[in-house]
Amino acid sequence: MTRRIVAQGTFDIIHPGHVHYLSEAASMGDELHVIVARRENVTHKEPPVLPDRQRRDVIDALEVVTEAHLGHSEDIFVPIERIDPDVIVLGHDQHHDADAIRDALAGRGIDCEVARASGREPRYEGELLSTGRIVDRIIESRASEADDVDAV
Ligand SMILES: Cc1cc2nc3c(=O)[nH]c(=O)nc-3n(C[C@H](O)[C@H](O)[C@H](O)COP(=O)(O)O)c2cc1C
Ligand SMILES: Nc1ncnc2c1ncn2[C@@H]1O[C@H](COP(=O)(O)OP(=O)(O)OP(=O)(O)O)[C@@H](O)[C@H]1O
Repeated sequence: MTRRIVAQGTFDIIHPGHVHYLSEAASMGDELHVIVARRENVTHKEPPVLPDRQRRDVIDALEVVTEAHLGHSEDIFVPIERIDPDVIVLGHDQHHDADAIRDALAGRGIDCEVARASGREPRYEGELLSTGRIVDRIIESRASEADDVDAV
């Protein structure tokens, strides 16, 4: 029997934390399906810069990923019902409550485990494992370059 795993997230600017999460999720089964959040549903932080389709296409191209799916715009359990996974792997810092997801799955008659992935810490000075921090770094470095030009 094929064991299907589901991972999910925004995946705006890819970094080694994403690679760690997706590799760990893939190692838990035979197929890894990734649900890429739609921009309109990313409400708890700055929305992604890149279009939905581009974020999905990049995740879909990764070797550990069987298929990347754009999420549903209103009901996060619609793709789950279609994929019919054995395990949903939450990211180490994802705000979703595992027990609330288990209850919602049970309420819909979906038989699926919910697990939590481990986090990946930086391995050398300056390694950035957060899309938000990469964006901040770009803004800071562009601003200091602009200051340098103004000072000439
Ligand atoms: C089980 C599960 C299913 C999800 N399905 C969808 C979905 O169908 N559509 C969507 O836009 N986002 C979906 N999401 C992603 C959440 O919207 C997402 O966690 C959040 O908006 C993106 O933030 P994050 O990258 O910090 O997790 C799902 C998340 C979970 C845990
Ligand atoms: N350092 C990390 N170690 C392990 N998993 C990570 C790491 N960073 C992100 N992930 C996981 O990757 C998935 C997608 O993450 P997301 O697209 O929200 O990126 P992010 O870098 O965490 O964003 P931000 O820092 O801007 O909130 C989530 O499940 C998240 O838990």
